[in-house]
Amino acid sequence: MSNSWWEIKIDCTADLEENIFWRLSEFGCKGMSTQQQGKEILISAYIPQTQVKLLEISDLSLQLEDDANEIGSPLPVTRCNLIDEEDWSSSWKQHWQPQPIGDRLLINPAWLEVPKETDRIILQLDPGVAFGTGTHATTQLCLEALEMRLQPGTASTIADLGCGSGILSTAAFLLGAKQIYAVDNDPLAVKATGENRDLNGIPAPNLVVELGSIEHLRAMLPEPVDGFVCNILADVIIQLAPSMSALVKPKGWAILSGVLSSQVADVSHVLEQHGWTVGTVWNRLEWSCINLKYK
Ligand SMILES: C[S@@+](CC[C@H](N)C(=O)[O-])C[C@H]1O[C@@H](n2cnc3c(N)ncnc32)[C@H](O)[C@@H]1O
Repeated sequence: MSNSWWEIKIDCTADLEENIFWRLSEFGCKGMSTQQQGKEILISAYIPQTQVKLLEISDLSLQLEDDANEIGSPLPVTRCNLIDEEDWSSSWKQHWQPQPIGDRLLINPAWLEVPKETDRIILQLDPGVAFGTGTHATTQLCLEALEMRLQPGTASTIADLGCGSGILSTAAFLLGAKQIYAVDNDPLAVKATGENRDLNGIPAPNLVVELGSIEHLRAMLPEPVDGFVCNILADVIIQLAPSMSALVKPKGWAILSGVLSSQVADVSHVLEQHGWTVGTVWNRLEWSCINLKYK
């Protein structure tokens, strides 16, 4: 079968979500998503067949069990099967509907008709295999925080670290930002962001997206930006924290998510040591979004 993907499905308790997301992204998975199933959650993730062997997925599953054992959580159950790329695209697309977020945005799957009866700003999205459909709590929190920051007429400059599908960068432009710089260390995310920029008619010079992480992002900026958004996991945010202040102007702002509510104190502490002040913390499910100002 050409273009086959391993579909990895993990039934687990919500307290394991962050660790499992981290393990899966380290493993090289794309298109990770979470569905609530009663008290438990189902995490789905995809990785090209050519990239890993079944034995490696078994090792991953044992690793996830060890992690759960360590914190006394019920053991996650991992299943996997091979699917064709087209089957995957068509199956999940059926379940994804237009979604209003905050007061001003409507995320519309690119393959559906554009809704006419709405006064919301329509963001057309085809995430491909990149993270960021707008269904995850962390993406929603970042979108709502961007809406708060980008009042009409502010014409801000923005950086997006870990842009995934480009949903936050695209939203930032549609909400009034004039210039966005985005990076991701996954080439598929860079491709998806460029495609979603074009899909929404955003001129390429206004949303520049490149492969890389924070150092590359800093090198891309002609001058520090007004604010940046970063929806990656807490461990990565802590690791990148020392370099974050160089991205923004004095009194610049940051929106950080991908952080579990239980990790807010640790993440905030590290950022405060690097000159940031925590303004507000917004919570949804077990996730948080930290809004910060630089001195
Ligand atoms: C949780 S997704 C967020 C996607 C999108 N911004 C959103 O909010 O829905 C995190 C993204 O960060 C990227 N990423 C993870 N670590 C990174 C790093 N150190 N530098 C750049 N990108 C990174 C991943 O490839 C992934 O696309």
